Amino acid sequence: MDLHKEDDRGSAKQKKVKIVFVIGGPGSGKGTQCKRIAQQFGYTHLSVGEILRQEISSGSETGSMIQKIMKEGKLVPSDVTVRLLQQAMQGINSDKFLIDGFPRNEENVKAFEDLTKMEPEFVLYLDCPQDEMEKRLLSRNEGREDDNVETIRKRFKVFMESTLPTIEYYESKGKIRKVDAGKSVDEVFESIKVIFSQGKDYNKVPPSRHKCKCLIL
Ligand SMILES: Nc1ncnc2c1ncn2[C@@H]1O[C@H](COP(=O)(O)OP(=O)(O)O)[C@@H](O)[C@H]1O
Ligand SMILES: Nc1ccn([C@@H]2O[C@H](COP(=O)(O)OP(=O)(O)O)[C@@H](O)[C@H]2O)c(=O)n1
Ligand SMILES: [Mg+2]
Repeated sequence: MDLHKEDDRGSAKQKKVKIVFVIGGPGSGKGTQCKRIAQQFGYTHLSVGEILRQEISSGSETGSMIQKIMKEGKLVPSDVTVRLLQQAMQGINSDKFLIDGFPRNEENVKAFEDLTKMEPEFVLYLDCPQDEMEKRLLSRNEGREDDNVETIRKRFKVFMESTLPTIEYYESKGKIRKVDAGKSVDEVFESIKVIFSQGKDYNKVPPSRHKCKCLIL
């Protein structure tokens, strides 16, 4: 994928596309905060969950496979997810992408790195207590098939088992920017604004203080 764009004069000099991943448990407020970040900081917001739900709506065979997996609270195979994400990015003329709900496991990370040869500038981690996330999901009212107690609990398990290791991986690279997402929408956004305003050195977790026991990429 060539996501490197020419500069304004159309010369061969390449302009780098900036990517920020936004991760956090189900109901931590990723979609809510991404809308605000996109508006205030000029990012293009892409929700990977939305991209997958659009594929379901298209009625394709891939869509029905995705639907079954989502209903179970499991993760869609990374080759499918990253291909759809890549297509969405290529269809938009932007040099700043906010990618919501990605990566969710080691396979997502590897597929993205292999296919795009790109790395995120940083990874915003919305850290929220589970009981608060459950409460939010049960009153989300978006008609989602996966917002029921049974599937929500499975999604929490997937988050703990598969997504947390990716957070450790990015911590080891000094790329995690963590915020307390258990507060009000406005309070969370205040913390996020500081991160996006101050650039990559804010709230950096020194890599040496964290062991990365899990990811061999
Ligand atoms: N800080 C917050 N406090 C209370 N409710 C919130 C907060 N952030 C989001 N919500 C609500 O919780 C639900 C889940 O938020 P959403 O942004 O969809 O989370 P995610 O994309 O991480 O699953 C939505 O109904 C949203 O309006
Ligand atoms: N990288 C991703 C993102 C979402 N998904 C699937 O899509 C579902 C919904 O993702 P989402 O990001 O819209 O969910 P929320 O965390 O926003 O509630 C997940 O539970 C997975 O089944 C995936 O498999 N891989
Ligand atoms: Mg969401």
